[in-house]
Amino acid sequence: MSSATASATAPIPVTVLTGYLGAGKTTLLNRILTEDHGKKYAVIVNEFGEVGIDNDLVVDTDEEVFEMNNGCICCTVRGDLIRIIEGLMKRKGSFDGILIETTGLADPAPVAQTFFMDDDVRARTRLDAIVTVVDALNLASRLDDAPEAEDQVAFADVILLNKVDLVTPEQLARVRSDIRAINPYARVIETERCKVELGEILDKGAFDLTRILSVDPDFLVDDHHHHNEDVRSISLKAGDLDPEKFFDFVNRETQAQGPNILRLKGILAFKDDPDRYVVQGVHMIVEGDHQRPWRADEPRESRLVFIGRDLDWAGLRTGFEACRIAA
Ligand SMILES: Nc1nc2c(ncn2[C@@H]2O[C@H](COP(=O)(O)OP(=O)(O)OP(=O)(O)O)[C@@H](O)[C@H]2O)c(=O)[nH]1
Repeated sequence: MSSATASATAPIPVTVLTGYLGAGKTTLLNRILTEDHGKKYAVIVNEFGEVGIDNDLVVDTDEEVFEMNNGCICCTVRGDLIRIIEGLMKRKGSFDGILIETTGLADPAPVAQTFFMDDDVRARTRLDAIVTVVDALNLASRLDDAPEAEDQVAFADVILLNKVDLVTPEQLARVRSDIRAINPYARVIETERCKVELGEILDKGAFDLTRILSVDPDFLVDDHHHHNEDVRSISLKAGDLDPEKFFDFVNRETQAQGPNILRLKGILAFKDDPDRYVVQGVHMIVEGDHQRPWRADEPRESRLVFIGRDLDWAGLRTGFEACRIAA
């Protein structure tokens, strides 16, 4: 077989990026998309919540980004995932790999299963690695209350132990031992803002079916997972907002409800501000920054999503509405 034929028939490597809400998956994806590695990736992003925001947080890129917002990648949209991959396979040669960013609430096992269960997909792709991003500050609490967080660690081939800047050396040692207790095999790399040599995580051939079968003997049988139904989201929309009122609102809510706010993210139009403003939070830690000017062809629309447990949903809605600029 000539090498040209070999490359035309070689299976395309697929990397699954997973990790709990707010751990740093998009930060890692943006790093992969902006670094000068000379490769071209097709990107599939799945998110939780009706208002699509993640796609807007992925850097502008030449790569093609497919968004899947109609449900969770690990259950309802698996058919969509297969269709997207089959579509990509028809254009083989135009990219070097596929990156899939799952929602923070996804169980990575059914996503990985897709690459073994569907004959067409199995023949043309190769699951290269499941890369799990872990939030060093919050993992311990999530292991107590979120089974998905544990699954994500258990199935990982590579773990980015991220946000090391937010913890003490003692906390870091504790998280490392929590991870080791669940998954002694994965390579663990400590990072701040997911800064990692991409060669450490991409095209490693790290996925090991034998190990996965030891974690989940039914891996190749069917999917029988459930979601944590307590976690819900609210998607809020408005036109221009008053920035002062908005920051008061977010500070107030994160102080009052922070432990239950697993994630907040939004793209906002502030009165008299030509730039889009991005706000992001995980529990009590909130960050915000201008992103880029609003384009003439896009409506100035504010979108904000809260994901959490037992939140005062009505209070969030009224608080947000009160930040609107009267028309
Ligand atoms: N202090 C600190 N903040 C970080 C680090 N990595 C990411 N962040 C911040 O954490 C927040 C969440 O990061 P994302 O990359 O959006 O997380 P994600 O896993 O994609 O979030 P979801 O898609 O909502 O599950 C953002 O505000 C990031 O700027 C880090 O190493 N240290």
